[in-house]
Amino acid sequence: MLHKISLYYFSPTGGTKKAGETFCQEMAGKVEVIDLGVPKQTVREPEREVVVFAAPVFGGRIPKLVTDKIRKLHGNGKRAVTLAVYGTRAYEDALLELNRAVEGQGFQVAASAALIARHSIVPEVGAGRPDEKDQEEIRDFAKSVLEKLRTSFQGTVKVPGNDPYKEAMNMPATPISLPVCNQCKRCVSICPAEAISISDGMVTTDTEACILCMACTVACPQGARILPPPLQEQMNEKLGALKTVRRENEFYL
Ligand SMILES: Cc1cc2nc3c(=O)[nH]c(=O)nc-3n(C[C@H](O)[C@H](O)[C@H](O)COP(=O)(O)O)c2cc1C
Repeated sequence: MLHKISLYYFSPTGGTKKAGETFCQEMAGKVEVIDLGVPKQTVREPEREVVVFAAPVFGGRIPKLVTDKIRKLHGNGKRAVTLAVYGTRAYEDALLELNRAVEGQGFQVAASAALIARHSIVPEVGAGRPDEKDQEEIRDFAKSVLEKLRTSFQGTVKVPGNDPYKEAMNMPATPISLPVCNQCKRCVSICPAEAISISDGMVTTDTEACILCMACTVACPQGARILPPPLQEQMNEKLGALKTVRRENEFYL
């Protein structure tokens, strides 16, 4: 086990965080945790020699917010592990994009994984994941990574994905607020894209800025933030067939 490890993560609805923490707790006694979803932050450089990057998959890619923040870091040859967390459909070019972003900053990627969590738009897909079995697999992966870090490996790990990447998702929609909203401003403060504002008793969501990450829908204490019902219906239909599918985690060492 390492003494301490750094974990950079973005996890609007908690699945990526859970997977990332499970991995890091098996790797090290202490974890330095940096939440890339905190608005208006200056992303600090990693304290430790081994750095874990965990990001959710949006439309087969990594959210731009994550790659933009990674581009502010300096790897200086530090070793990295990347985790792309997705909702059973597919991770497509996301892991390759994450690895390229991390390598581009001078980190050496020792290992990667594509892990399953609950789908944040249709939560019945991958419900309950990462579950006990997933966590066991993630812990076994961490043990193998520790073993690899003991050797002086060269080069970086190979992961699937296409170049050029799939075009970035473009859904011109945002969650909406129901009348039960009591304007507590929780959504305003947690929105990683700073897309939500309240004035004159009205909650406004900036369509250009919103990345549809669903953080506000999970954080709202009143359950007042939801996707517009026609869009939710459309997503339920598109992903409905995946409700009975158990996709497996994939590990690259
Ligand atoms: C806007 C958006 C796009 C998504 N695109 C995909 C996708 O392309 N493939 C997939 O399997 N899951 C997709 N998901 C599901 C997330 O990758 C999955 O729920 C992930 O665990 C979310 O991370 P979090 O729980 O840390 O927020 C998408 C979710 C959102 C909100």
